Amino acid sequence: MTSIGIFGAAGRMGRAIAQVAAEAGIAVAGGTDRDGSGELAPGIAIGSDPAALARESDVLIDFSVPAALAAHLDACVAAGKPVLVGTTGLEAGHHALIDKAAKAIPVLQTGNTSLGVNLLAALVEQAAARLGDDWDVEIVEMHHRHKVDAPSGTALLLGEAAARGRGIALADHSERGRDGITGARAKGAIGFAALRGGSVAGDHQVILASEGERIELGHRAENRVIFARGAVKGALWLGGQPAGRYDMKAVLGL
Ligand SMILES: NC(=O)C1=CN([C@@H]2O[C@H](COP(=O)(O)OP(=O)(O)OC[C@H]3O[C@@H](n4cnc5c(N)ncnc54)[C@H](OP(=O)(O)O)[C@@H]3O)[C@@H](O)[C@H]2O)C=CC1
Ligand SMILES: O=C(O)C1=N[C@H](C(=O)O)C[C@H](O)C1
Repeated sequence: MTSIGIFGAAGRMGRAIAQVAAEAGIAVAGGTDRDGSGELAPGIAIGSDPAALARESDVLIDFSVPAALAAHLDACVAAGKPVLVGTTGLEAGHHALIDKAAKAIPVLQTGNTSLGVNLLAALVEQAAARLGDDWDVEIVEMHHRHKVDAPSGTALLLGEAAARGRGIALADHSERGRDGITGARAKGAIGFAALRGGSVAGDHQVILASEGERIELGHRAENRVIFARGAVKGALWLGGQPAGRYDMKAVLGL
């Protein structure tokens, strides 16, 4: 039976993944955290050595922090084990590390593991492709008060989908963090706004606004179970793939 190892095991997502795996009868080999103390479940200790966890697991899931990504990828490459990266707040350097690791092992990276968000991304891509750049794209997200990165990984995933639909590079067209005298909106820009508060698991809205009409496409996560289920499904799928970089589309059949 495939066993899963969890980087960031003591966090909100780490614990949700362990619970979903346990309920589905999927083995959890163990987990790591910054400090490496406590238990993930009765008899499953949380350690601090990614290399040991990678050796002991069949497939790894990383929901931790960007600063730990390099060590997690190194551990998986050294052990020859696939890894699903759900951590957000990744920058260009992190994506380069993922591309490099994906030459040796299967790596699935995604800002959101849920079916609903990945279907939403497909709809956004289609809408952006059909509407043209006189329809302004704005992406609004809200998350719980503990979230440390913005825009969310999901907002960026949706922005990438809109950019793909338009045939442009998101990096050249994104407008983030508007404040003060910003000047008028650039034609063709993809805008982002982030709200933080309370216990919101994850709300995303993509607004396509034209002269006189607006289309709003959105998704609301009611809890973290949807992310945990998607992560476990993605990890099990990844175990059967050759080295390469993947996202959730193939896992979910989208
Ligand atoms: N792709 C997706 O579908 C989703 C992605 N996420 C993303 O997953 C990440 C985690 O989210 P969440 O669980 O809510 O956050 P938490 O802060 O609850 O958990 C992160 C965990 O990572 C641990 N950690 C910190 N440094 C290391 C390290 N060097 N090695 C191993 N573990 C470490 C933290 O430990 P400590 O507390 O001691 O610092 C903490 O337990 C975020 O980036 C979030 O945006 C979240 C939900 C869905
Ligand atoms: O930090 C979170 O909680 C979430 N992070 C992911 C993101 O940045 O999009 C996914 C989900 O929205 C919850």
